[in-house]
Amino acid sequence: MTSRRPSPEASAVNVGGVVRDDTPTDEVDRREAVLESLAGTVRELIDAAIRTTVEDAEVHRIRADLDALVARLRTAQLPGPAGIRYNAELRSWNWGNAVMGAANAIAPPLRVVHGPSGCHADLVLGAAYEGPPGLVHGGVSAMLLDHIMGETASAMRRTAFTGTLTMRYRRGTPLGPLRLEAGIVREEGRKIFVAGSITAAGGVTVEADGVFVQPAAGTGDGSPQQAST
Ligand SMILES: CCCCCCCC(=O)SCCNC(=O)CCNC(=O)[C@H](O)C(C)(C)COP(=O)(O)OP(=O)(O)OC[C@H]1O[C@@H](n2cnc3c(N)ncnc32)[C@H](O)[C@@H]1OP(=O)(O)O
Repeated sequence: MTSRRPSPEASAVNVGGVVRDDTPTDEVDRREAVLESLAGTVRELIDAAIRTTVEDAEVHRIRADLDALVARLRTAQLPGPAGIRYNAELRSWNWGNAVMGAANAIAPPLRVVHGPSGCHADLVLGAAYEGPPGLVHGGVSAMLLDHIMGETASAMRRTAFTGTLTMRYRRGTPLGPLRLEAGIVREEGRKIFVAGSITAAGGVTVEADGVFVQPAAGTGDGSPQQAST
């Protein structure tokens, strides 16, 4: 997952919804690997549940087993969503994020790569992301582009919220391997204009334009609010 770097000036326990948590980095890394492993298996479970053709009685037995596992996980839970946390070493983590949370099995396994002219990510979407038959759901495409374009706008150093996101679905996006790309087009004051696209084997399937806005209260480099939203 993307590791964000809050400001060295950050000292408050909870700034802009980002929580200071002084778990040592090696412990965060260890726990993240454990939860990521669990999420991978749950992701497999989702795909298997969608595509299973086992008989009804077997489905009922599997469900009972799963109910027992859920009860075990519920014996120790956070009181609400995972949020964004960072420690004194400026390691940050947002394990519940909808697009790239390490502990979130619903999140596609997205790894954003930052380059000199923008960001890209390669990923494979399976049956859990289907909209039209064999094609990616349009809302999933928008979610993915929103995220990578937001990361591009933030450039890992500033807060930038999605203000307006315009999608052009040029053709169906097939399930399977995809590439996301995004780059900054221009900036005007607190507004950052970003272009993004999804490319499949046959070429570009979706293009997007976005206006990302640095909120008045969160403008400036290094704020602890810069973690992924
Ligand atoms: C690493 C991070 C990856 C994150 C990827 C995911 C990104 C997300 O999904 S963020 C979640 C979805 N977005 C939101 O929840 C945002 C909700 N909206 C807001 O918080 C505010 O409306 C916000 C921050 C967009 C703008 O608020 P504010 O700072 O008060 O703006 P305001 O002072 O009115 O306007 C500033 C400028 O932006 C423009 N602007 C304001 N809102 C919008 C908008 N929605 N669309 C386009 N432009 C806008 C204004 O016209 C103004 O332009 P100009 O300076 O030329 O007059």
